[in-house]
Amino acid sequence: MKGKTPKSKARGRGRGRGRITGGADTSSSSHPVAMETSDLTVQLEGVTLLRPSTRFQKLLEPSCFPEPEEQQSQERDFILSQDFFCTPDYITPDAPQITSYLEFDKENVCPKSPEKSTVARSKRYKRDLSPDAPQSTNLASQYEPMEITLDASSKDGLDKSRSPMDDSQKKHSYVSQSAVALRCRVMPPPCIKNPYLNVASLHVDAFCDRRSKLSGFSPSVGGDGLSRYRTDFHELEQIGCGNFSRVFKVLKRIDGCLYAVKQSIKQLHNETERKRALMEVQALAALGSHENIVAYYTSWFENEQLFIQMELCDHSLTITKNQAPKCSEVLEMLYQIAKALNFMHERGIAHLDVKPDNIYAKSSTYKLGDFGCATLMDHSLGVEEGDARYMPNEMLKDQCEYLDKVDIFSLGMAMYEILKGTPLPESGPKFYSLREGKISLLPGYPVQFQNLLKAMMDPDPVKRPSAREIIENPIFDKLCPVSKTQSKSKQ
Ligand SMILES: Nc1ncnc2c1ncn2[C@@H]1O[C@H](COP(=O)(O)OP(=O)(O)OP(=O)(O)O)[C@@H](O)[C@H]1O
Ligand SMILES: [Mg+2]
Repeated sequence: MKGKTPKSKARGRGRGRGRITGGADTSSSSHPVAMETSDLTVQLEGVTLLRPSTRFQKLLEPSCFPEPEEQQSQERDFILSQDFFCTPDYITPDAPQITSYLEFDKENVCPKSPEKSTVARSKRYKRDLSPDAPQSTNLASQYEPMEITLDASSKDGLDKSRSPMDDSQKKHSYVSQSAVALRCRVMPPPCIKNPYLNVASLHVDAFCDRRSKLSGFSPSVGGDGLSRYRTDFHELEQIGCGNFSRVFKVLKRIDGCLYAVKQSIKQLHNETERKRALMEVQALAALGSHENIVAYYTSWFENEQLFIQMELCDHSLTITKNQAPKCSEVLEMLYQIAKALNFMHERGIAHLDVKPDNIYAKSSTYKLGDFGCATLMDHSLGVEEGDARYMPNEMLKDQCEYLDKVDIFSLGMAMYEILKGTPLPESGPKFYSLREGKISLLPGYPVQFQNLLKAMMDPDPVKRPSAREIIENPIFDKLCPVSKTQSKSKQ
């Protein structure tokens, strides 16, 4: 067992034991793979990024990478600078723009809330593209603040802070433009209502951060300066907590949509820890979009923690009650997660932490998440195994040749656990017998299905089916004909 304990995983995420090679993608873009080096240089303006590519990206864009000799010299110059991730100007419009659309109170330098009518006007401008048409440079006019239920006192507070000044006051305003810009940066903007979404169920006091700012509390300023998290998102509630991260349901102020933001619990003090943590987002970004993989949007470092903005799902499949689900449901889970694994394995990436906690349900779709242990199947990035309860023997013995088959074993174990409705053993004779292929019968479930699970949990990795073989198993023709037809048309 080599001291590996179930749950408290031996994996690093900051204390990686795997050999980490290649560069880190330091982009906060949601599609860093598609970004050329030259584009990065332009976007980053003055920020030195000596090696913008990753090993995961190499899978997709081999031409972007230097040849081995050149690579060697570049690896010495590898920079993963905190400065790169902390870009305090990311929301700061040019000073002239700010002054053009804000009005200031002598006491409180706060942006004036945009008027509803202005929004309508700006929409009309969009349609009128003639050269004579008036061009709006008014940033505020593009956004409509979310209509929210404010109590009387808070409304007063806001109105007061935004009371218009008369002309003479404006003329004699002593607030410098730089002070204005600074205040605007630390003041989170209001949440914008997204007209394409039905937000009736979203009872959010979108101005609460602004009010607390006015009353002297400054939630958008963290220990290390401005908080991108607080500025861009309105935190609604904590929805999950793992060994390494906390996950929050958030409302993104600018688009009015809900997301999940995962924050590392531990501060990542050194570059090795940050590089290790980044591998999760690099894998997600390199994989791109798949309906059964949780969608990744962007990531950044803040206060030495990694923040990852992702698609929000309903819940994970964590075993919480002694209740076995229907066979058809489990088949659906197995089929959909096998599709995610097939997609990853075909791109040379193994997950290595497949378990119910890391499978999320969103309506009737199941999505694989938590790519903190993901690695390249050719072993070039090192191996950090996930939760030992779901690991096959060869992984626990550090004799793992086929990393894709580790995922197959873990998926088999996860499905077995869900079917049983009771948590898997963490140690003891049962723990070992499961790894020797001694799996107890599951009464009431089709023999064909039980045989498939048994094959997935075979002690010999070579005998385990591949993800593709699983999704092609005829059992899914019989039990989930609709799902199978839908996914075939998308493949
Ligand atoms: N996109 C999401 N939508 C909804 N819930 C999520 C999402 N991402 C994570 N969660 C919840 O947060 C929990 C912890 O997230 P995650 O597994 O990514 O953290 P972790 O620290 O890497 O966990 P682990 O202990 O498995 O290493 C998940 O089990 C799940 O319940
Ligand atoms: Mg997890």
